[in-house]
Amino acid sequence: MLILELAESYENDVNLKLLKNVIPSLGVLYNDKRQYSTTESDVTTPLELFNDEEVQDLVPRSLRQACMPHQVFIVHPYIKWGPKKKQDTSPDLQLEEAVSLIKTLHDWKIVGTKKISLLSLDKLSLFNKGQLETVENLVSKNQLITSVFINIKSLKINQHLFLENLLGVPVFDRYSIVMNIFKRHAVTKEAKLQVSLAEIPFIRSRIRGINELEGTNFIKNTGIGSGETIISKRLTALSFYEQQIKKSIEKLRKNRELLRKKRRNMEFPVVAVVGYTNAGKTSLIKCLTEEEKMSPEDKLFATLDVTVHAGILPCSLKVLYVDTIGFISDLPTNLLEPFIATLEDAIQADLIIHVQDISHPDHVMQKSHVLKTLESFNLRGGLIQNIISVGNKCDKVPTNSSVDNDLVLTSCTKQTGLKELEEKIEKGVINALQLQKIRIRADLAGLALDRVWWMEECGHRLMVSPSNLGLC
Ligand SMILES: Nc1nc2c(ncn2[C@@H]2O[C@H](COP(=O)(O)OP(=O)(O)OP(=O)(O)O)[C@@H](O)[C@H]2O)c(=O)[nH]1
Repeated sequence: MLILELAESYENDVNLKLLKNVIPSLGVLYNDKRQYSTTESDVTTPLELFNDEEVQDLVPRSLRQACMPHQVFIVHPYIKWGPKKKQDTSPDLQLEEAVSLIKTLHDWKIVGTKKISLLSLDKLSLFNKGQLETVENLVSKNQLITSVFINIKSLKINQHLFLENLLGVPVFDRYSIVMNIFKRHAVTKEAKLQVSLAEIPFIRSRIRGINELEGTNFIKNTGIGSGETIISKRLTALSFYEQQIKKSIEKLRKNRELLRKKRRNMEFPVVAVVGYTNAGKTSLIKCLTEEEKMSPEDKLFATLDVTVHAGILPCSLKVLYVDTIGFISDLPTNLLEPFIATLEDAIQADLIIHVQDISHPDHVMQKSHVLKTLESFNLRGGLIQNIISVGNKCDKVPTNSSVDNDLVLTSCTKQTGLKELEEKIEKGVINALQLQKIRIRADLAGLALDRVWWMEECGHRLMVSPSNLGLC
């Protein structure tokens, strides 16, 4: 394809009309602000909402408890030494992230926090005797506490039951907290179904685990999971619902594929915007598209659905920006799998922008987590190598701070760095799609149009863009 830029001294509308009349086959790209969105407006049922007693019975109490308002005490266990110690972050920063996760739940309150160093996360009681006593004392003495959040990926079932028995309040891990956030933020049919799908491995492991622990000190006479027949019935029912959900997601995915093909046929380059949660992806797209309707929020996982927004590059070429779900570290893979599938699908784009919050104290860890996850995707060649890295929220860092040279520094609140970024996106798109940009200074009604005809005859695919008199 070829981008032609004509001299900039002609009056836009006249030229546009002319071009539209003369070369209808070129397909005029209007500078409209239409939103091409895959968002579904109707809402359907996640697993919890299946109107069926059998399935209602499968959802464990702990998942329901996580969806209620709580006054929570946060405990952050971390490995102090050895190969399992986290290298690219610190316990303080991780505790800060745990606080942000809870703050995202608007009806939850944080009553207190505590960091506890461990040698491993595998112990049945998780903590040693002294640490357990400390936590137990803290919880029993503070009547405000209605639950405890242990900030690790996921608790094993026996650890979970042990801690709940000991502390006498519901205990949550990152899995249940993030699941709760996902449930609240899932707007579209697909996101809701994905949340349900993400819940299933947890429910399955619960059914199996409770069966194994039945009759032990952890579970006495619950009667909820005993007996091979009951267990296998529950597992079969769960698999049935899992299949139903997968089928529905597959249907929606096919629709999305159709939409994508449609977009491709319209020849709009697609730019996927990815990044750690809360880095400013939605804000940046809003700046690049001036789409008033978009509403960035200061909460984690504000965006669970893939949405597409049209923007115009400096050369007047229209591009579609894809807003994606944010990344976060330390989550069980089975929770993220359904979302990753959508993400992987969404970023089969022509170009990727990686938005980083450079004001965040854990910025280095966030960046490497996103890049590692992207590398694990099955993306087409060149896409990762050509990522545009954006250092957002630069208004929040001192001007003399050292930052990577390859970052385009932006501030969405102060609207800075956007022009430079758009130029970089334009270059990236032109490279990725092997476009050519040619500037012709000529009278539009005469020579220029002859050339356009000639180029089309030579087999070039051309598009016309009205806004700065460019043909592209
Ligand atoms: N100071 C400052 N705040 C910003 C900037 N960009 C975004 N924010 C704020 O950061 C918060 C998160 O912004 P979003 O655009 O929702 O971030 P996101 O990456 O889309 O978030 P998720 O959907 O949760 O992954 C909002 O409160 C924004 O107003 C910036 O350049 N400077």
